[in-house]
Amino acid sequence: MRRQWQVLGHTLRLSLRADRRTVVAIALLMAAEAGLVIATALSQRWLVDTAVAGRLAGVLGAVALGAVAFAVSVTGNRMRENMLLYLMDRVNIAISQEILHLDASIPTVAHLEQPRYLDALDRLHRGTWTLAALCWQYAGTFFALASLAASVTLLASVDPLLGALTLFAVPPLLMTQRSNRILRRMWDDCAELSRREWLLHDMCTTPEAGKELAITGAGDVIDQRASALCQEGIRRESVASLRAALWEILGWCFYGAGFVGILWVLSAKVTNGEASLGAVMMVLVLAAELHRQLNRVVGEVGSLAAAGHVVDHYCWLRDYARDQQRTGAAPPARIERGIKLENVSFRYPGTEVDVLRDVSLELRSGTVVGVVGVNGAGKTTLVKILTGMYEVPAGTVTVDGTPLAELDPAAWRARVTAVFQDFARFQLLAGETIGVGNVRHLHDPTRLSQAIARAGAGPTVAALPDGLATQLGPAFGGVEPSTGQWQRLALGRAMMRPDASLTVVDEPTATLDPVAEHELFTQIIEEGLAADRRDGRIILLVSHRFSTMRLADQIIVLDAGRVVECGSHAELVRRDGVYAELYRAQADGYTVAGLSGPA
Ligand SMILES: Nc1ncnc2c1ncn2[C@@H]1O[C@H](COP(=O)(O)OP(=O)(O)OP(=O)(O)O)[C@@H](O)[C@H]1O
Repeated sequence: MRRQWQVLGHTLRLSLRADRRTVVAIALLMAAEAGLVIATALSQRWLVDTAVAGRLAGVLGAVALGAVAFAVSVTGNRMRENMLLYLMDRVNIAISQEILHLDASIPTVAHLEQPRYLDALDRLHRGTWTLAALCWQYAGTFFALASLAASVTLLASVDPLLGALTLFAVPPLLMTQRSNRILRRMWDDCAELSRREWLLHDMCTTPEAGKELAITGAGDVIDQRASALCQEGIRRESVASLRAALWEILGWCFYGAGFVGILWVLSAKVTNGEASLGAVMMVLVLAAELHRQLNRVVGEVGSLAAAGHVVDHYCWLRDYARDQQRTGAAPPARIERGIKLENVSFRYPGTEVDVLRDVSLELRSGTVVGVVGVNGAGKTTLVKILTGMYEVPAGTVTVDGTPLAELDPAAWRARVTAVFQDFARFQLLAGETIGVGNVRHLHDPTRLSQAIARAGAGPTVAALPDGLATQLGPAFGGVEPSTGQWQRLALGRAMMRPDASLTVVDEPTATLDPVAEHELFTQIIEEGLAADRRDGRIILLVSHRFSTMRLADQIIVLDAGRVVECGSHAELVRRDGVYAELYRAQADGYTVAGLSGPA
């Protein structure tokens, strides 16, 4: 509950920051609306009693009060809703930004593979409006309860038994809360289902998958899977909705009994001549309005409980992000000795198998290190660990003797640059697609042209209709580069940090022929290497092509998550082990294909 108050305070501050005057206006309108029922009931009692007594001034006063109540009811509601929409829109944006910021502040990427995290994020993204409305739900609940309490007091003023009969309004409140709990549990249970369904739908709508699905005709299979998930979601929702509705109906049956009781007591008082005509009028108005007031209270309390659920997810994400925060020592500006892995074992979150086992190796400063191995050997996983995307549960990774876990994660990532085989296709202007590799120099033309030159992306940029100012991505009316051109742009992005301590090039060149790849890697290494060696920089190349590996000072051979060999190309060929075997197999392949081979 304390956390709910904290979040309430936070959303109120956001609302006040967004527009203080609108906040005050909405609060005043809410208060006025809450008094409507009472004003209407009192004006009718006053009108009838003064009319029966023949007091003109009283009649006029009652008519004026009724007119004001009517005017507020006609205009107030619409004005309040419009102002609320405007305000919540702004608060909603602020909360969405906060959530994105929290998400981005988590240093590793392990959370993106945890269903608990993804479900919470999904529920939060859908619930930002609820958070934006939180303080108004509290205000609405307060005013609805105040209005209800005033009605009960007025009824009790006519006869205490009438006030007591309003206790029958309590069961619907409790039972509606129960039904809301049933619905919320169902939404939580269905969160993963709907996430999986959306993923499948997304799969069918991306251009990459679209091509394959069109050829294979597998769209129907995926569609059936998505439909099955959808059906299951609908089934669970129907069952839960039915149970929830039954509880609510039971609650309102109690209310009905109370209402009948009020009419019974009233008719007895009229028969005995104990109630004035005005009092009868007032009780009838209040008794009829009680239903609406109660509905309002039930609705507000229900929304508040639902909001509490979103608040729980919000607090969970906030705490999780905070727990993951690590500050630490600044990484060395220049790596003197190197990066060392000692007995590192690693498995992905939620899996049972180690994909790196007892790995020990050293990336010496000022060297080019190659990593080879068959598919699934663990090359990319090694890269992810070195770039700080995952922490290792067993073994240590040290940078010049300081554990990577003790370095400030953001500062370490700022010293690293990487291009991956599954590079991102940022649909921005071409210059921005490259420039985001180093946001501090996003629009720096010198940096951009150097990065483009290092990545060999000059011809790609030149082929774009507006060069660096070309919008990429047909979804935004822009140009769709070929896969190879996207790769060049991604490489350019990685080259925006020429002074990085660690440069990782993880097979980004699948669409290049071996000669082009060799030229590119030679260019990356030789153009930058003089400075790289002097400044202790490390270049890590992951490739299946041995022509590329020959450029490395040291080659690490991974097999099923273990380092099986390590040495220079010449040493490994002489050793005649796994590397030599893979090398010969590729050389034979080239010979068979009539190419010059990796040597
Ligand atoms: N996010 C992940 N969650 C669970 N398992 C993963 C994940 N990423 C990779 N793996 C598993 O880890 C193992 C090593 O994968 P990795 O991508 O490191 O291999 P690789 O040597 O880079 O392969 P390739 O040459 O095909 O790119 C594989 O068995 C793979 O299935």
